Formats: sequence, C-alpha cells, structure tokens
Amino acid sequence: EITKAQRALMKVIVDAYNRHKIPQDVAKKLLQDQYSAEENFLLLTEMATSQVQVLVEFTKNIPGFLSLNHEDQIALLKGSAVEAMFLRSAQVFSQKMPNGHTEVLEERIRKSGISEEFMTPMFNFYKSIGELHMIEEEQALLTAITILTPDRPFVKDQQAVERLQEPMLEVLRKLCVLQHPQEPQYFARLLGRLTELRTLNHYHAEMLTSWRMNDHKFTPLLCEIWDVQ
Ligand SMILES: CC(C)c1onc(-c2c(Cl)cccc2Cl)c1COc1ccc(-c2ccc3c(C(=O)O)c[nH]c3c2)cc1
Repeated sequence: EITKAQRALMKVIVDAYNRHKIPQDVAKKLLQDQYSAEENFLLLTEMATSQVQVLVEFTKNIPGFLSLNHEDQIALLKGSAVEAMFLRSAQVFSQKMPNGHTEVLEERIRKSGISEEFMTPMFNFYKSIGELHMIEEEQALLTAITILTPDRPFVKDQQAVERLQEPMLEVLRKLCVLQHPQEPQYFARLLGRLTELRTLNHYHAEMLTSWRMNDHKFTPLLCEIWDVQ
C-alpha cells in the first residue's frame, strides 16, 4: 500500500520529469532535411547538450539531492548522464512521442558515425524498454533511481546516496505491484534494464573514442560531463 509520503515523493519526481523537457524548437531541428553523417552528428550533439541541461534541472528537483556533498552531486551527474539519456531517448522511441520524431531520430543515430557493433546493443535496449510499456511515473522514478546510483566513480559518501535511492526503489516496487498485478516479476524486469544500461556505458565510451578519432567536436557542456578534450 503506497503511503501518503510515498505518493508525495512520487508526485515531486513526476512533476519535475514532466516540467523539464528538451525545448520544442530544439527537438524540431531533427526534422531538418540534411542527412549527412556530419549533419546528423551535429544535430545529435545539440540534442544531447540540451538533454544534459534538462537532466541537471530534473536532478536538482530530486528531494535531498542538493543536500549531498557538492563533489558527489557532480560525480552522480557525470556517472549517470549517458544512462539517463539512453532512458530518455528510449522513451522517445517506445512512446513514439510527437516531438520525438522517432523515425527521424533513429535514422540520424544510425547514420552519425557510430559503428555497427554498437547499433545492435543500443537498439536492443530501445526495444526492451519499449516492450515494458512503462507509465510516466515508472519512467520518472527509474530515471531518478539511475541518477542516485551510489557506486558511481568518485562518489565519497555512498551511504548518503543510498538513503536517497532506497525510498525511490520502494515506491517503484509498490507502483509496479499496483500497475502490473498480473506480472509479479515486472519490478525485477525494470531493475534488469538498469543493469543493461551499465553495459551501454562501456559501448558509449568506445563510441566517444571513435568519434574523437575522426575529429568530431563536442560542446563544452558535453566535454565537461564526459571528460573529453
Ligand atoms: C553527442 C551526440 C552525438 C551523442 O553522443 N551519444 C549520444 C547518445 C546516443 Cl546516440 C544514444 C543514447 C544516449 C546518448 Cl548520450 C548522443 C545523442 O544523444 C541524444 C540524447 C538525447 C536525445 C533526445 C532526448 C529527448 C528527446 C525528445 C523529447 O524529450 O521530447 C525528443 N527528441 C529527443 C531526443 C537524442 C540524442
């Protein structure tokens, strides 16, 4: 049974998740008609930069996050940015969001200089998220839980992060039982996606390396969050 306090926590997270989104004019750029690998890379870089800004604003609304040690706040954001962006772009694909321009986004990702070996795990993840048909409460909580992962590199006070993540996991567990009564293992399937996300981190690091080897430039914000250049 979800308590009043848990319902309040969920409302804060979902409101923050819905409030912070990529601006329409940025998302609409995906519809531009240039489809060169160069143009695709530039557009995806713009989307990622905008999504990181959205992510920072969302994270600041997670109860307790701003009370964490400042270096740990940075370590959590840097450690979770790629995973949170895989989650967000996965929702754009699975929900066929109007401004997500699903087909266009897929086309641009497939033709942006990412080597074949990363396409398969990436689009398998998108498919596995789509099959879960998550409601927005589950999406928002899963994103907050991903950000509040205690064992990111360089996090000093892991216990403080666990104390924030645990209540989120408990709310998500109860929500899954309520939303998917016919599927008792649904919560476990959601957590399984978090494990899959971690493997995508490794692929992503290699994607960055190969882009940089081909002299692709990132924005200052992405360089800072991904420790490149
Ligand atoms: C630097 C570039 C080349 C890069 O490097 N790795 C990745 C990358 C890739 Cl290629 C895949 C997964 C994760 C990352 Cl970081 C990327 C591109 O990342 C993104 C991030 C986020 C969106 C994204 C988000 C929201 C929405 C949205 C809505 O909310 O309405 C509508 N359209 C959206 C698009 C797209 C692409």
